[in-house]
Amino acid sequence: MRPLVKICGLRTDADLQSVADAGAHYGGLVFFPKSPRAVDLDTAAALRAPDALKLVALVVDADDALLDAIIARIGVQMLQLHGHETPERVAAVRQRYGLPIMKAISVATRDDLPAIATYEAVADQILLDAKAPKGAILPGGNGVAFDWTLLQGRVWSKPWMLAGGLTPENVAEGMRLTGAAQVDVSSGVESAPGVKDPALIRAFAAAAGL
Ligand SMILES: O=C(O)c1ccccc1NCC(=O)[C@H](O)[C@H](O)COP(=O)(O)O
Repeated sequence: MRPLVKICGLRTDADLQSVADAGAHYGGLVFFPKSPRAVDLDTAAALRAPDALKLVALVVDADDALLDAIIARIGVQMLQLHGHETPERVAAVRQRYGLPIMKAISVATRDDLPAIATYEAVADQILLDAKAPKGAILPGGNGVAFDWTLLQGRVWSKPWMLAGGLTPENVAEGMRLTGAAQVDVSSGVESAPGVKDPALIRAFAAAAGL
């Protein structure tokens, strides 16, 4: 089956077009002001996504006011919750907006894996990302990978996406080792923090099997 690719941290119409041209399925918009990839509501609302691209709004412990504004102003097809949202909060957000929810789970060691089943019970998708390095400002988008062998042999009850430190060079190996059918990347397709590189996006999508 054709893999699904998500390119996260898009800020311009040109970014969106490059991602769609590369055949990626999802484009992520980061609503986290401290990120070099952050978009504000006005910028995001003015973006024009190609029809084929599904927009994912990425938020970190967002309150209802921010989520209400995103839903009201931007045509997003999925919400990515990338903070410390509890299972109850995930369920409440899903119920309130009626959109698919992807819950990010940070992984460093085997001890982080039980959270997967907990969130599979309430979310539509799981995104497995590397735990942020100590002192990092961002909870994701740090270009750090985790030990992919931790996921080997796992039986999944929901669709899931592999993320964290993926690049055009290592994405095929990550998919092979984990069996991931969906992959997500941000810094691995940038020429500078927050600046997406169309050639790297194409290379990543091709290496992922698109
Ligand atoms: O990308 C960010 O700046 C970001 C900020 C705050 C929370 C999450 C963020 N990114 C989450 C993503 O979905 C990234 O694509 C994922 O963490 C992988 O990033 P990278 O390791 O840079 O490929």
